[in-house]
Formats: sequence, structure tokens, C-alpha cells
Amino acid sequence: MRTAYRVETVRSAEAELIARLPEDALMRRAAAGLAAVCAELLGRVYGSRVVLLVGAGANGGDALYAGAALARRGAGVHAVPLAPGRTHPAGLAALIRAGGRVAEDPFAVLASADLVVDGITGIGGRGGLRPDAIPVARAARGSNAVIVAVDLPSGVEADSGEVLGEALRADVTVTFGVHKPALLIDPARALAGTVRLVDIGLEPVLPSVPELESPQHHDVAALLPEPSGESDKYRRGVVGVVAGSARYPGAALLAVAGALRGGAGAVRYVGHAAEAVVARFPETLVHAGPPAKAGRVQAWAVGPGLGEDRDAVREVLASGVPVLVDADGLRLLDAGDVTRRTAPTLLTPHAGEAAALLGVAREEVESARLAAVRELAARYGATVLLKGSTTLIAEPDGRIPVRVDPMGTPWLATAGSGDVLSGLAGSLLAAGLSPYDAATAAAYLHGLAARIAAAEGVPITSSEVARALPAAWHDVRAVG
Ligand SMILES: NC(=O)C1=CN([C@@H]2O[C@H](COP(=O)(O)OP(=O)(O)OC[C@H]3O[C@@H](n4cnc5c(N)ncnc54)[C@H](OP(=O)(O)O)[C@@H]3O)[C@@H](O)[C@H]2O)[C@@H](O)CC1
Ligand SMILES: Nc1ncnc2c1ncn2[C@@H]1O[C@H](COP(=O)(O)OP(=O)(O)O)[C@@H](O)[C@H]1O
Ligand SMILES: [K+]
Repeated sequence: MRTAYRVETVRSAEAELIARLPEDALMRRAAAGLAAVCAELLGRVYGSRVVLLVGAGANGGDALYAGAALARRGAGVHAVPLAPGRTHPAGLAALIRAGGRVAEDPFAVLASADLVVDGITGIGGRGGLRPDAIPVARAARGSNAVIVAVDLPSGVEADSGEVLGEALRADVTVTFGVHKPALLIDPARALAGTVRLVDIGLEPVLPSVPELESPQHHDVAALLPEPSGESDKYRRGVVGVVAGSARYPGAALLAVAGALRGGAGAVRYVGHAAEAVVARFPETLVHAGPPAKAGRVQAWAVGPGLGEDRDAVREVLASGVPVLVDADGLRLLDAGDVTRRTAPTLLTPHAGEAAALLGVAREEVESARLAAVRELAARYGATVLLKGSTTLIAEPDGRIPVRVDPMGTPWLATAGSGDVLSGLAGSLLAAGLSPYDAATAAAYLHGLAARIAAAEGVPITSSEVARALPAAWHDVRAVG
């Protein structure tokens, strides 16, 4: 798992290390790593033009020390202090000793820069760029220079990924010790560019439980169910899919398509589209409903394209097996029916559905996704997978790390792809995964399938995402 830690945790780990090391040792490590990445990006350091945007804190100090290292290798380095009088004194002295200078005209040096180091704010920044930093940041972005953010793009909220105002979009972010939540969660993530992690010796002093974790191929491979010699279709799990309506018959087909490729031994479809489902997928068991009369299942997925069938949602939530609720199911559910459950529940809203469940505006969810997913999970006592540009998965117990899906791709923003995801995650639930793991594996496979389907750079449909799921399993298994 890739992990991310909150500022408070990073600071106490840093303090522990600083107590054992000579003064400035940590900052020098950070700056050396930063300078190495800048040199790599410049290709030829000698004769290159580098501008340092320097804030009042240690983030500016990192930029100054890295600038000094580049100046020693022959770069022309100019510092632009944004809080004159509060510039890191030792860093500034090091830069001057190495032949760097303080810019007389920031806009002139920015106009001809090859590389800009953004050291305005790091983990100490709050509330977006301040007014005096904004014209300089805009000039940097408007130049042809490569922009390298120090630790974080300046102007983002490190712990939440929120952007409360303006921030400076980077091409590359060099982060120290460990990822911060803002590097994994939109909207901040989108401003970080490529993230490079520099080891400053922090890992051994960090707590074992991070704020966020983001799975990789081998983590997902370890979660996927595998049939054994004793397996039969019932032991592998039967997933019940309650989806589709006269108005949205396609949702039933897409949810079943996802469910058939999720590892359960059988898919039992319940609803109005039974005929269309068997015609397209003859391996499906079908029933007209209601769900309670449809036969045994090990998990239910209810909601995609369901229309107004509130009774079906209520009936499924009254069952004693794991239940996934998506789409119309989220609109129709009664909160008490969820909080009363003893078997696990997985809710899979997009930002609009999450906003309705929380009683807030959609923008509020989109700008503060981490807070929204945690709040939903706590309030409903359920695992919540919040879909969108960054998909997040939270458990009701707030001490458990929120998982961030790294595989999402904007190609998934196509009608019906959420239906495929519900079927797939429901199937993994039926196969015995916990809602937390089923959601994690489903989001990952779903994103990877979309990437595979869109490999040629052509638009994809949700049916194609479902068809690429076996290739995604194969890919994950092959590496994991
Ligand atoms: N600790 C360590 O050992 C190591 C730390 N390291 C580095 O230190 C960084 C953290 O340094 P930090 O704590 O000094 O905070 P930092 O991010 O520089 O910014 C705070 C300053 O900015 C100001 N400011 C705040 N908001 C602002 C805004 N919106 N717009 C403009 N200004 C704003 C605020 O000023 P004030 O509010 O007082 O006016 C304050 O002075 C960390 O990210 C990493 O790069 C590495 O070297 C590894 C070792
Ligand atoms: N910009 C984006 N980047 C990455 N993934 C996205 C983006 N927009 C949507 N998605 C993904 O696409 C899927 C859409 O699901 P949903 O909103 O339920 O749509 P639908 O109801 O049409 O099926 C989700 O898996 C979501 O995470
Ligand atoms: K920065």
C-alpha cells in the first residue's frame, strides 16, 4: 500500500528525528533530494536559469538550499522572497555564498526561467495563496518554465486536498518522507503533477496506521477470491442483483455484466428486466421478485436504475447478508433501515448522491471529499465508496485508514459505468470479501478495466469496461 499521513503526524515524526540529528540535517536531506530532481529535469544544470519562490517558512528554506546546490553546479539562480524579512536566514546565506542572488524584478526573471521552484508553502500553508503571492504564481505558470513544487503545491490544504482559493499548479512535486493526503485526493492532487518521494529517514518513526492508503497491484491480488478444489457455485457465493426498471432496463444488464465478472459462483437477477438479462447473459438465474422470494444469496447489490421500487430496497436491507446500495437505492433508502442492520452495508454514492445523503450541496462534497466520505460512513454506520475523480473508501470506524483508489480514469465518466461497479463489488461481497476490501478491489479492477479498454485512446462504453474486467484480473494477478 502507498500511504499518506496527516501534517500533525508528520510533524511529530520529524520532531523525533530532529532531536537525534544535527541542526538542519533533515532540511539538507530534503533539499539535496529536491536539487537532484531539479537537475534531472533540467538535463544540463550549467547555464540554466532557475527561480525560487520563497515563502516565510521551512518550505522556502528547502527551496533556498536546493537553489544553492544548483548554483554551485553553474545554474543562474534567483530567489523571489514573498515574505521579505522572514526569509529562512541560513538558506538565504547558503544561496548567496553559492553565487545565487535575490531577484530585483521577479517578473523579469520568471519570464526567462527554465525551472521554477515553488517554496511558498508546504505543510504549514493554510487558506490558498495570499494576495501578494498570486501575481507571482500566475507569472510562473504563464512562463515556459517547468514548475517543481516543494513538498506540496502551494495553496492546497495538506490534510484534506481542498483548495480554498488559488494554488500554484506544478509539473512535478517533490515530497519529503511520506505522501500527504493532498497528493492523493482531488482537487489538490490534480495540481501536483508527477509526485516524487524523497526519503529523509521518516519511515521508521511514523505510526503504523496512516490516514490514507492506496492499493497497488499486489495488494489487490491478495484480496481477490480464488476457487479451490472444494468450491462449487454456492460456496463461491451467489450475488443477488436488484436493478433495472421499465425505464432503465440497461442498468440491470450492466450491473449483471459486472457481477458475472466479480468472482461469485452465480448471479441471481431479481427485477423487471429478467427476460432481457437471460437473453444477453444465459448464465444468470432470474426471478421477477420480490427479492425475499427469489432464493438464497450471500450478498445483495441493489439500486442501479431501480426507479421507484422502495419496497425492494427495504426488503434487501432487512436481509441478514451483506448489502451494497447504489444509485436509486441510495435515494430510496431509509437511514434507519441501514443503521439498524447487523450484517455489513456498502454504500456507493457519487458526489451528488453523497450530498443528498448528507443534506449538503454537491460542491461541498466535491471540494472536501475526505470529510464527506468519513462523515457518511460514521453517520450511516456503513462502509462508503465515494465515486468520482478520486474514489475514496471509508469505514464507519474513523481510526481505519481511508482507501484511495489510484486506478480511476476520466474515461470512466461514461453512462452506466457505476452500474458495472455495483455488480462487480456486490459479486466480491458474495465471494466473501469484507465491504472495505470488496470496494477496494472493485474500484481498482473497474479503473484498470477502463484503462485497458481505452488503451487506444478511444472513447469507451460501460459494456466495454465490463468486458475488459477479465483482462484487469489477469493483469493484477500477473504482477501481484
Ligand atoms: N519540519 C522539518 O523538519 C522539515 C520540514 N521540511 C519542510 O518544511 C515545510 C514546513 O515548514 P513550515 O512549518 O515552516 O511551514 P511552511 O509550509 O513553510 O509554510 C508556513 C509559512 O508560510 C506562511 N503561510 C501560511 N499560509 C500561507 C499562505 N496561504 N500563503 C502564503 N504564506 C502562507 C506562514 O506564515 P504566517 O502565517 O506566519 O504569515 C508560515 O511562515 C515542509 O512542507 C517541508 O517543505 C523539510 O525541510 C523536511 C524537514
Ligand atoms: N473524472 C473522473 N475520473 C475518474 N473516474 C470518474 C470520473 N468521473 C466518474 N468517474 C467514475 O465513473 C463511474 C461513474 O459512476 P456513476 O456516477 O454511478 O455513473 P452512472 O450512474 O452513469 O453509472 C464511477 O466509478 C466514478 O468513480
Ligand atoms: K510548495
